[in-house]
Amino acid sequence: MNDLKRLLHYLGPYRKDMILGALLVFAETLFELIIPILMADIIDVGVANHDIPFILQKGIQMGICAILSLLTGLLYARYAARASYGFGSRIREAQYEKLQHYSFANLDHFETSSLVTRMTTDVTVLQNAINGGFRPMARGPVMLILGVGLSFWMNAKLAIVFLVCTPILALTLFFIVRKVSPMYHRLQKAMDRLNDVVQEGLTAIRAVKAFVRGDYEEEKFKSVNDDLMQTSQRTFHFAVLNLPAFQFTMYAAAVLIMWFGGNMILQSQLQVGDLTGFLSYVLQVMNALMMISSVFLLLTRSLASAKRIVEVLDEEPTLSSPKESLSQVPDGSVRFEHVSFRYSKDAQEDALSDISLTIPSGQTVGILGGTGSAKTTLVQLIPRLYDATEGSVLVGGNDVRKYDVEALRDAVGIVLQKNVLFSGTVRENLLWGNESADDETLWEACRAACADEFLKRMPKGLDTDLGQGGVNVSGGQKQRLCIARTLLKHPKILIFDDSTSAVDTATEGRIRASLAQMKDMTKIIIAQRVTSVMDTDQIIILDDGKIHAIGTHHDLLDHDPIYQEIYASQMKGGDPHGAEQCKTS
Ligand SMILES: Nc1ncnc2c1ncn2[C@@H]1O[C@H](COP(=O)(O)OP(=O)(O)OP(=O)(O)O)[C@@H](O)[C@H]1O
Repeated sequence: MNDLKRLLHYLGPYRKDMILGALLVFAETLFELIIPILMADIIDVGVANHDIPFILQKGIQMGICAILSLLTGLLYARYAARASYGFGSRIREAQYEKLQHYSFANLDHFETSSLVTRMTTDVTVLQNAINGGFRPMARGPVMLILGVGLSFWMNAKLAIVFLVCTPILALTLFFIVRKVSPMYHRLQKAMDRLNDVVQEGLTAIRAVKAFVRGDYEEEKFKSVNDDLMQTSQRTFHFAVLNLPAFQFTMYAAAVLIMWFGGNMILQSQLQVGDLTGFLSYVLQVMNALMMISSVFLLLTRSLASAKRIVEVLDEEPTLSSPKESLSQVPDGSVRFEHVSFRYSKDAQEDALSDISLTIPSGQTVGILGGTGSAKTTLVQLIPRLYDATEGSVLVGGNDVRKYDVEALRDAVGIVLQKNVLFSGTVRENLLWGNESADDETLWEACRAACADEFLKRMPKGLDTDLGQGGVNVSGGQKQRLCIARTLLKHPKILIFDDSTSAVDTATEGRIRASLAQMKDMTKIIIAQRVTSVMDTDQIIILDDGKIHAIGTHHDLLDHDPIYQEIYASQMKGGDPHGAEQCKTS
């Protein structure tokens, strides 16, 4: 409940709409409640005395009440729509803004698909609860109190008969809410799983086709889809019990009232019109109760969604800038002092243990190591994509935790292993690196990254539209565009995480030659090929999260048997990428 209360503050700007909406619903309810009184008058006075003008007069009054009730209802719908959709939009904005401040460690806590569901389906559930629930919530209690009051005013004995029936309803509602509440949690989780499978299946659809795994993926989809269907069916099977329970009670109450009321008419204690009017109130009160119970069900579902939304909003950022942060990185030097790192508290072992190394500003360093030896993990600590669990990482002589995070990341350009381009033109993608770059600067960066030749062959050049995620460019072209984008940042430290794996060796050589011109930049190059790093100032060999050796190509070739083995195997043409050979133990 607290989660929902917290989210209601996003309704703040729509307070006026909600108040106006509530007043309109109140007015609508009053107009509806006047109708049975007029109806009773028509039967008891107009029909009994054959008084046509009286019947007409009351009929017109009934018509006016009905029209006013319709108009207030329509006007209410406008305010409710504005408040509920505005509320949903503000929550989505808050979630999206929060996500922008998530560190990699925060992102590791949630599946991407779960975040998507939390930002879409869960918000829609809350939005619908406001849109669909506000009217019955405002109308139900008014109708209930006035309806019961007026029915007592009409005939107290009959009102007691009617009230005796209501505990059945309360019990049914209690049973349904208790049963359904945990089911809604399961339902949202089943929705997460479905989104997960759909997202993964669509992202990897080319691989699925290439491996002819369509049947397997279909089976996987069918299983989560069936699970969602069954969970939904079970949940709504209970939720809809609400309606028959109400109908049963309503008819039972109507029969009892007709029986008692009929007897009272026979004993001249009641008039036919009063009985008809009374029955209208019974229907209205029942309706009010039905509305209140539907609000309870909406609320139960909303609580599950509110909890999931608040989890996203309350996720404690694992990285933040200190209050008095450094806004300038003085130089591109990097030092690791006894650094250990573990991805999560639950992880079995450290990904990096006791790493100490020094990279002077302007040096070029190569990192070699087998798959999973923690090369990527190591470099991710430099721009604080993660924070070291133990020890310190220093950039420009200062602990990275002392910098303003944005200033630090501005000084570090990292070309990720998994390249990401966005839909849009080449120019739009490149400008990510430097928003104010002119065409000449863009082409210069493309030249350094060897991306100029293929771009010039494209009829639209920099204005070439990249399909979703750059599907219409090759892997190597994509890598070169990502390099150009990072070079445009003019970072003090440039990190290549296996960023030239998809380009041919001649092109890679040309990229290395242009990087060599950028003397003031510290360059850290993770590679699988010895040739990619042999002319660097020092090579770090990682093994299983530890430093196995550090030295120049010649030092290592002279003294390190593992490096000698990697070199020999790659130079002989064994495995040109040498990934497995780099595994040193
Ligand atoms: N987000 C993560 N959460 C938990 N463990 C992770 C995460 N990313 C990597 N790891 C684990 O940390 C270890 C080091 O991974 P890392 O990606 O740094 O290796 P790598 O040397 O860069 O591998 P490769 O050459 O295959 O890219 C691996 O055991 C990996 O499973």
